[in-house]
Amino acid sequence: MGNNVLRLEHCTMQFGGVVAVDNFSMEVNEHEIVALIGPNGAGKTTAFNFVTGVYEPTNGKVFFHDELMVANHPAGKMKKLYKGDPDQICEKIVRKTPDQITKLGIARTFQNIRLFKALTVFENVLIAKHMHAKSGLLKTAMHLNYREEIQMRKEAMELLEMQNLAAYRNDIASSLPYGQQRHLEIARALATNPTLLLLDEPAAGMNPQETDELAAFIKKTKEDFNLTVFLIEHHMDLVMGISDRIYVLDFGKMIAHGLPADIQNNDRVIQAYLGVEENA
Ligand SMILES: Nc1ncnc2c1ncn2[C@@H]1O[C@H](COP(=O)(O)OP(=O)(O)OP(=O)(O)O)[C@@H](O)[C@H]1O
Repeated sequence: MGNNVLRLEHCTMQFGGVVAVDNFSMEVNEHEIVALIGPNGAGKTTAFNFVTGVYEPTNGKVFFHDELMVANHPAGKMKKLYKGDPDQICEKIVRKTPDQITKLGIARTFQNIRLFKALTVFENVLIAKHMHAKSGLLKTAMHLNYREEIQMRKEAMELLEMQNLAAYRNDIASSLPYGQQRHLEIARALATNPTLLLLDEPAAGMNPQETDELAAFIKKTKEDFNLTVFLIEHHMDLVMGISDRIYVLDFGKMIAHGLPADIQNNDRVIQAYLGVEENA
C-alpha cells in the first residue's frame, strides 16, 4: 500500500500471561479517519500505547509512512511465555521513545485528560510547541531563541483561535468545562505539527449534543490540518458517522474490519460489542 500512514504487522502485546493484543495487523491510509472499537479490555489503548512508544510490543512491527518505526520480538522470560503466532516472530528490534515518535509526526490524546491543570490554556499549547521546538526545550523555555519563541507564541494563539479556545486563553485549564478541556487536549496535540492524530476516547463523558459537535470538530480539524486520524471510541454514533473504516478487537484479537455499514451488520461484532451496548 503506497499511501499507508500507519501500518501494524503481527503485533502482540503480552503482560505476563495476559495477551492484551494478539497478532494484530492493520493500516491507516493517508487522510482517512479509522476507528478501533471493541468492548472494555479488548486491547485498544494497549495498541495506541505501543504505537506511541509507551510500551514496546512483545512482538511485531509498526511502520509510519512505510518506515519501520517500532519492532520487537519476544526475549528473555517472554520467549517461554509467548502465546502469539510463532510463525510471525519479528527478527528486528527498533525502539523509539514517545518523544522521538512525536517528532516523527504522531500526536495523541489520552482516555483520561492529561492537561497541565494548573497552567493556562495558552501555556498548555505553548509548552507542546516548546517540546517540538528546533532549539530544544531548555533553550526555548529560557527564551534563548527570541525569534523562534515569538513564532511559537503566534502559532499557539492561532491554534487556539482555530479551535475556538481563544476566549479562554488566560483561564486555568482545569477551570474549563469538560468538553472544552477535551478540545484543548486536541489543540495541544496539534501543536506538535502531527500528520497522524490518535484520539483515545475523545467523546468520553460527553453528552449527545457535545458528541455531535465533537464529530463535526474532528472532521473539520482533519481537513484544516491535513491530518490522518486514528481513534478509539465507544460512542457508536460518532464512530459510524465519521469513520472511513473500522477495526474491531475482542480479547485482543481482530474479529472484523471494514466499512461502517459492514461493521454495524457484522454478527460477531454485534455479539461482542454492539449487542452488549444495545442491551445495556
Ligand atoms: N500495564 C498493564 N499491565 C498489565 N495488564 C494490562 C496493562 N495494560 C493493559 N492491561 C490489560 O490488557 C487488556 C487490554 O487493556 P486495554 O486498556 O488496552 O483495553 P481497552 O480496549 O482500551 O479497554 P477500555 O475500552 O476499557 O479502555 C486488559 O485485560 C488490561 O487489564
